[in-house]
Amino acid sequence: MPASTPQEIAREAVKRLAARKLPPTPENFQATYHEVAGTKPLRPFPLENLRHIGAMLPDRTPAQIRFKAQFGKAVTQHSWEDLEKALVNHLKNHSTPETPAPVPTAVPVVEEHSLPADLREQVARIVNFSLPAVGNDDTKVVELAEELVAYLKLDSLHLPTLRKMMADFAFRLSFVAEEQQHIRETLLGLLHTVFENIGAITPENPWLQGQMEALMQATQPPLSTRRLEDVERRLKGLIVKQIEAKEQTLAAQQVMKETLSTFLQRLSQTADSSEHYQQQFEACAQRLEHARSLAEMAPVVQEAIQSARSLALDSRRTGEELSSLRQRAEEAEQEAQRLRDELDRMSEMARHDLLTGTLNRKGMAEVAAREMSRADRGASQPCLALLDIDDFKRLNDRLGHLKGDNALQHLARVAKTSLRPQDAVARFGGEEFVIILPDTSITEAVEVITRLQRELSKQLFLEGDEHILITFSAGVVQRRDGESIESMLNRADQAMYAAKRQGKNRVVAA
Ligand SMILES: Nc1nc2c(ncn2[C@@H]2O[C@H](COP(=O)(O)OP(=O)(O)OP(=O)(O)O)[C@@H](O)[C@H]2O)c(=O)[nH]1
Repeated sequence: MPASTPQEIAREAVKRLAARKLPPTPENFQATYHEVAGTKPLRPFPLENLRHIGAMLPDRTPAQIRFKAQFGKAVTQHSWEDLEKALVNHLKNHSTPETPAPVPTAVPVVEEHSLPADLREQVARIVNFSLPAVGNDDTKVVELAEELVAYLKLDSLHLPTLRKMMADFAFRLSFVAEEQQHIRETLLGLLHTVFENIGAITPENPWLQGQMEALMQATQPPLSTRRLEDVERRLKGLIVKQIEAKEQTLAAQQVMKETLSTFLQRLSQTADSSEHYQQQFEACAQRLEHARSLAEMAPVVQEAIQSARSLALDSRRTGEELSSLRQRAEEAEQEAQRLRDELDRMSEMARHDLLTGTLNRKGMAEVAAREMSRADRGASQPCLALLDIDDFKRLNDRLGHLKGDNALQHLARVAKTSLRPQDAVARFGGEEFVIILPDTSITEAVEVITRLQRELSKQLFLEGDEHILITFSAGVVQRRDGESIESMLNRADQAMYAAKRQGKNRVVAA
């Protein structure tokens, strides 16, 4: 009985291979299988050749990019059918010589049903929404957009015309978008140059340098509106503090100046008056020398005693004035010290995030460098955890950004109180935090971060009367020998994303 099921065919094929003493390679088995089944062997899919062709395809225009992607997908899926579809469509749409776009009002009938009204409206909205991002510099793209939107509003459409108009618009838009990206990067570069130069022209002012470095860090891409707002807030704070510090320093300087000048005045007065008394005593002494009787001496002695009394009085007054001056000088010195301490504290702020008070990226990089070099000198490798609050956008949308900020502060507070003093908490950006755990094994680090999750579920975020549970997903890694901070962050980021994919509110070690 001839083999009919795939199992029977396979069994028979194996028997024949054995009888013919052929090795059971995939090729021999495939050929014998088709022989038994009476079917034609399939030609192998020329994957490598097609991939090579795919790589050579041009990708300068949006249509070419689209076609290249469709081609690549069909090849990866070994689908002749999709390959054929992609080729035919592309040639149909792009091999005809360019025809001028017909005037929208003069269009003939058309496959109206193939583009439903709601889809048309969506396309028109996308086109309209894309315009503000493009700016007004390119009038051509605005013109194309207006024509396209007007055409989409017509009662009946000619699909090839629409396709052509959309391709023209997309083509132009791709250039404008590229230009906008370039402008953004150049502006950012300029901003960095300004920060760098302010820092460079005041090398003797480490506080200002620290502030500038923090601003440079905060303007690293990827940028978001919130990060830019943070930069703006930091700059404003910086300016206010500088003005305050400058005014206070000037006032303290003024007091010191006045005190010094009074002191010098008094000193010269003391010298003048002591010269005056010296002359008086000198005169008394001479008169005493020439006195021949007690009666002659008595008034001279009386005068000398009087002068001595006045001298003592003067000295006491001068002494009192000098001591009051010294007190004022001490007060001015204390004020100057207070200002120096304030500047030191502000310098500390350059390492801290203004909103949460945790370290910022710069502070985190410093702690990481310190722990890494400690590990390189023989201590155990530190662990690093990257935390990302779950569904924070939803929380922001529901309660507003200000309350969102409070939630970030709450998480930072709970983290700081529930971790060891040597663990460093840093806001890495947006709703992401980094925790550096020195002298901790990866198992312990996972336990610590899991404990923080439990702590957050105990200490709920209180908003009005509502208790809100904040959860986060975290990736935890331990440093490998010689590994850089960037690589650790990268691994932690991937682990954190794995935690998100697995359903959030969990810790994944990598
Ligand atoms: N209030 C506040 N919101 C911020 C701050 N920084 C970033 N955000 C917001 O955080 C949200 C992050 O949203 P997504 O990246 O979509 O992440 P998510 O909603 O937490 O979702 P998952 O990460 O997938 O759980 C965005 O809405 C940002 O605007 C900030 O400093 N304050």
